[in-house]
Amino acid sequence: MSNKLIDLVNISKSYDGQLVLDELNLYIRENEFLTLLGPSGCGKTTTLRIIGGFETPNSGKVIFNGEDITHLPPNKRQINTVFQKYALFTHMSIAENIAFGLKIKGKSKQYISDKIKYALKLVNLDGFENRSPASLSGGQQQRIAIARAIVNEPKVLLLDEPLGALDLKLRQDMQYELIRLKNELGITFIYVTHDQEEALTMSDTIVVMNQGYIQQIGTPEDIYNEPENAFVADFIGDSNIIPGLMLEDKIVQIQGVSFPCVDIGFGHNRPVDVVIRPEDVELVSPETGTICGTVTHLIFKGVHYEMEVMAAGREWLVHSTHMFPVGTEVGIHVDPFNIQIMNKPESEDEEATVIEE
Ligand SMILES: Nc1ncnc2c1ncn2[C@@H]1O[C@H](COP(=O)(O)OP(=O)(O)OP(=O)(O)O)[C@@H](O)[C@H]1O
Repeated sequence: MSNKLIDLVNISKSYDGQLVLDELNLYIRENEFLTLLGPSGCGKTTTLRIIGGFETPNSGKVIFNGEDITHLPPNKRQINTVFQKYALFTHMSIAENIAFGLKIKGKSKQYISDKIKYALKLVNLDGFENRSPASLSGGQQQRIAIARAIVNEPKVLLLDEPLGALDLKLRQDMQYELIRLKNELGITFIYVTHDQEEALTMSDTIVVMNQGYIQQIGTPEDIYNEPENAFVADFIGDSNIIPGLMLEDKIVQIQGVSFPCVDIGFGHNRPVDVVIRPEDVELVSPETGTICGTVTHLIFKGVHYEMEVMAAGREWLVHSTHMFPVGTEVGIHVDPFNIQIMNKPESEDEEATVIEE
């Protein structure tokens, strides 16, 4: 496991008396692709700006390679930022755009021209030196913005929704480009997005945030397969989130029906949230299912069918490669390993009641 490169220690930030980050603790390792993921306004950009030096926290420290850089200005940090708006200088050529920062630093002509060549090759735009920004597509402009950042040889690249303005296909292509770039450069990427698919595709580590708090830190697999709370489960992919009651270890009651599960240690007769991914709901014959229901909606999604099944008094979201027409009587089966049990927030406890079978 690589070394810690950046350590955010007890970072709090408020604007106009409004707390935006509350005692946030997070470390980022060398060569990691770490993504801050969360809904609009949750504090992702503020966290990134604090790392980049564009904001100062009200309390807490930013440690870089063991050194306190909390009050160091952005240009003194070995950290560069790529924003969603590429902010290229329109009156300059691509080469001049990339050279801009290096000229200010007083680098030699030869050094600058070598760097421009290297950076353009890295972003797959060899030969674009004399083009103007206006003649480039959105994706190409974004690559130039990245080239401009990497010629400074930063140890860390901060990317704030850099693909937000691109269309879906281009965004997906650029996601792979960014992974390749990160691997070739061998540097740390800290990426901000509210797009969960983007986060799952690219990251080594995902930090899920909500309202200034970290909800969960983990690999994409951890976050998707073992969400720690209903917020994470709901935010990452589609989920059936159902109030349940832990009857005993390995038995949870959902909608009045007992389902075997693998979770233990929740306490008996304890209200819980049960999370089941739509692809983990198996549709079987009514006789063999744990509960029976009727298909009420069907949509073809390309790789799978999305269905809704009314069973035991609620709609179940189901993804399946098999098609069951609306009106089909089906049974629902869920493998015990695919039933995630979560503690309910305290305030919701009183809502749960035992449903007699
Ligand atoms: N300079 C500022 N002055 C006042 N309030 C601010 C400032 N910057 C951010 N905020 C507020 O802080 C909160 C967090 O903002 P932030 O930009 O970090 O969220 P975000 O998660 O990046 O959201 P988005 O995805 O919409 O960019 C928001 O409520 C925002 O309005």
